[in-house]
Amino acid sequence: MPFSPEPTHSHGQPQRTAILLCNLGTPDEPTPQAVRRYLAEFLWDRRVIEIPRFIWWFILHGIILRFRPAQSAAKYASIWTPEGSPLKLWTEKQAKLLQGWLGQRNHQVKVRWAMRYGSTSIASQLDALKADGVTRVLVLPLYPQYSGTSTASVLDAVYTWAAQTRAVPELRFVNRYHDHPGYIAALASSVRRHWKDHGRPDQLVMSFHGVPERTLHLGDPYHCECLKTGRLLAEQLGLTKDQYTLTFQSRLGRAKWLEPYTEPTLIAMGKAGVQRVDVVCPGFTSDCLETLEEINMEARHAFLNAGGKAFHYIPCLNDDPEWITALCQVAEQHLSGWPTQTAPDTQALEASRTAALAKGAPR
Ligand SMILES: C=CC1=C(C)c2cc3[nH]c(cc4nc(cc5[nH]c(cc1n2)c(C)c5CCC(=O)O)C(CCC(=O)O)=C4C)c(C)c3C=C
Ligand SMILES: [Fe+2]
Ligand SMILES: [Fe+2]
Repeated sequence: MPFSPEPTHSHGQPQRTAILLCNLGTPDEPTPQAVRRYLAEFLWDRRVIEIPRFIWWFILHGIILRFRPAQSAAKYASIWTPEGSPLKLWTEKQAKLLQGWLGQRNHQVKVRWAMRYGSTSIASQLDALKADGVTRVLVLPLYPQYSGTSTASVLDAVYTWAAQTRAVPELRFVNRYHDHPGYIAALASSVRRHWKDHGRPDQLVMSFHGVPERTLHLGDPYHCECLKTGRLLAEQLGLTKDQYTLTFQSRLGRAKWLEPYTEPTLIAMGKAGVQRVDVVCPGFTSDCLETLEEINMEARHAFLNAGGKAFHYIPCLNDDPEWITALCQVAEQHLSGWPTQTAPDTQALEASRTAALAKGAPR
């Protein structure tokens, strides 16, 4: 007879799979206090700011967190909705829609969402999934292009949670889908829809979030993946090279970031007599501060002030059905081939662990 100290542990159960959609995060409220809390966590991430910690601590706490929260809070207030931050609302909606679509396709998969910074945290969602008996998790960052600053930071949060967890579920990660045909087709349809109603621009500007240029030289594939997304989108739309421009936005600090920069490019276009630009932000799957405020307000103003006549912002994919279909395909491709052997009974294991801890067992 094999030794079995706790018979319930040896009974297997079917695997229970979950998808965790991960996005960047956003403040809880558009107030300086809430933005300060959010930025303090975000900008302390070594994946985001690579400056040595002791120097960065003084810059962050001595300068940035004194002034930026109030400025950023005012910007957040300008895009806030009665239900909260757009980024959170779209992410939540995407999770709900993906759950529905996977359900229709007969997948017994739970879909949850989490934020890398702020709430709801990745660790708390993974804890909740485990408590629900989930044994396998597909982590799907809502960033189509891989960047060390964004995607890898989500992976860090998952690994950090796993490093503190005894019975770790099976984990799979989606690192990128920048060239997924469904994602490109959804982007192209959104642009075509806009053009059907409003006609075509002189220039289509594809604006991606920037990162420091040194990350490109250090082997981060982000720049190449943005360029590939841009090229594929242009091909789908039948654009020639002189009909579109790919730019990078949201530079922070004085270091060189990926170029060309969005706003200076738009100003140069306005000055050069370009009458109408349409701006699309393919790297953002949800509308957020960076698209609604920085592009649709600040960049619009800059272009029109420089002599441009018309500025059209094409919204992010948000809850677009074609995008949700693409997300569903990306998820299915990564879920396929996951062996179906029985899983441990996580709920029994969890109950056993809780009981042992209550009896004073060391962690
Ligand atoms: C799409 C991918 C993103 C990458 C890559 C990225 C890199 C990156 N970002 C900062 C600094 C800031 N980003 C901010 C907002 C923000 N960034 C992304 C996405 C990426 N960032 C999103 C979706 C958002 C919007 C969040 C929202 O709540 O709507 C901000 C905060 C806003 C502000 O105070 O201006 C900062 C700061 C760096 C430094 C970086 C790479 C090094
Ligand atoms: Fe950012
Ligand atoms: Fe910004």
